[in-house]
Amino acid sequence: MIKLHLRQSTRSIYLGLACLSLALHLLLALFCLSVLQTACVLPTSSSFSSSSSSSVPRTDTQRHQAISRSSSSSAASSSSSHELPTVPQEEEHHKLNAKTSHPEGRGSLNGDATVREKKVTGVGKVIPRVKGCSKLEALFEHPLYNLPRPELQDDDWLLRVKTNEQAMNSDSQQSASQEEGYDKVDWTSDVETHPPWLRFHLGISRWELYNRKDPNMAGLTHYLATQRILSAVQKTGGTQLKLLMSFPNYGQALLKPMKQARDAETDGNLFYFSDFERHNAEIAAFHLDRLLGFNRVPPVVGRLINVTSEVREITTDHKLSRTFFTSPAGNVCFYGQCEYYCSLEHPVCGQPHALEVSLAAMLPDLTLAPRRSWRSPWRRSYSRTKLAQWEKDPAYCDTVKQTPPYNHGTRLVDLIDMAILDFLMSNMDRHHYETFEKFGNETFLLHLDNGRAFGRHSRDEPTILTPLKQCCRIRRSTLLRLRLLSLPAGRLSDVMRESLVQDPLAGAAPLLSEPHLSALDRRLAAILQAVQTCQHQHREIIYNDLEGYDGDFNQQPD
Ligand SMILES: Nc1ncnc2c1ncn2[C@@H]1O[C@H](COP(=O)(O)OP(=O)(O)OP(=O)(O)O)[C@@H](O)[C@H]1O
Ligand SMILES: [Mn+2]
Repeated sequence: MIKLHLRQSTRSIYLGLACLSLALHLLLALFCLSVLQTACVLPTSSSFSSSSSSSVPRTDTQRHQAISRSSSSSAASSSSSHELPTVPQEEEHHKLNAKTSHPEGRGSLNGDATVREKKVTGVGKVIPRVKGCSKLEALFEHPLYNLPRPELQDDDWLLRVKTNEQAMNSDSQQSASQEEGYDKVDWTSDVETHPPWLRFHLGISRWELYNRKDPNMAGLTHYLATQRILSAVQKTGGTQLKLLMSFPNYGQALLKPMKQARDAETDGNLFYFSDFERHNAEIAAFHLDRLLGFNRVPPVVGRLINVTSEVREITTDHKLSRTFFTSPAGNVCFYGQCEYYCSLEHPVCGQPHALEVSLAAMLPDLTLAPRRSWRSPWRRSYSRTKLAQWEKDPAYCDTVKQTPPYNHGTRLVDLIDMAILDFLMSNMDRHHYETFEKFGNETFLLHLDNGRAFGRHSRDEPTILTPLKQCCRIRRSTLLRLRLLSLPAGRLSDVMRESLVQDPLAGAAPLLSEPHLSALDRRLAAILQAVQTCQHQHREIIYNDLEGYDGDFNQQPD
């Protein structure tokens, strides 16, 4: 009897313990879920509202000839601006190629980042995503990445489409010449008939090369990654081998081949001007520049090409085709003609035909949109022995600040933005930069040619930050974005890793190795430290480009 009673009470103790353990597990699970969900929420502003309208060029077009520089106010048909709808990002992804509008979506602060499970990549692939949050999406939803753009006037667009009348006139002058192999041009005034490269050109404005939220961006990267290659010739200018690739609908891309394994570090005994160009550096630079909110690097994608069928067999460039050979290992190689590394000793080789390359969207032709090249005031000496003036004179910036165009407008802080980008990716090769002539001095700087970036991860190159250190000036929006990227929820290495996964070549191997990614965080901390040092020494270091914006960040201390 006593035994039975004992057994019963033991059973109820066990039952109680089981219930307790179940309840504890449930609690734990709930706690984990809430932590996971909040892990990628960035500090945001609830008061921020980014409702805005932007004007877009309407397009009445007949291929390239129909595009003109947008300087006149004559084209009535293209001057209409319209309120743009707020397109939820989910929808945006599915509406690729739907319209060349620039939806300035109202930034949902942390919203649906946790529910999306699939993501359309640059090549249109749908990759499964672990249910949870995306730091990248949360970052891009932050108000600092959704600042209302100033309304753009006619003259703020680089190109515009000719009016029907103008197009008719030039059409009657030109013969209907259809070059061999190219598609027949059947673009109409309907933007949906425009190829992605044309939409990209028509979207270039005074303040940025592209709008991150333009649905055409995904279409453009997909286009570069998949279009049939019609021709490949060497591109002149610059010192290293690069090819100009053409597509059947008149789009073009600048190709840089893979020269180094991803994890190879530049030999410390090489000067910066002797370093190889890296295809993955061009790709990574595009992603980094976009993450900094600059949008000043032409879109770049990685692609695996067949050197035999997509270069050797189709090229009309005899100088190039003469340099093809089969290596002792049985791979198809070539070296082209250029100043540096175009020799049998430095071949570019397929495996045996497959070669990784970067393809950058070409900017509009110089005849349509001339550019001006500017020598950087902080240009290196490009000599083994000489120092540049800025290396000898700590007060060098005082002179620069008084010299046009750096004495007016945003040019100096633009240059400092560029130095920040270059320091992060350790690019010492920024001897010149370019701007679109049409916009005069009131415009953004193009960040072209990033091939020598990401050469070394184990060292930082402090001299790249000299413009910031000597001038002690920084754009407010840049500083605030850098701070955001230094927080765990928006950590630069994490968002960069996530961004680079979208590239088609990421399937082969990560485009930047982990040591390169962590170098980004280390260098970001060094930039913020440099700003702090400036703040101890100077009074006016912030260039407030956020004046008049209504956002929580306006209450943040500088
Ligand atoms: N996406 C682009 N669209 C149009 N032109 C471009 C583009 N990228 C670069 N260029 C032009 O081609 C020129 C050479 O390109 P790039 O600077 O990348 O070559 P490089 O061999 O690395 O040059 P360098 O030896 O001077 O470093 C640039 O100065 C620029 O004017
Ligand atoms: Mn270069």
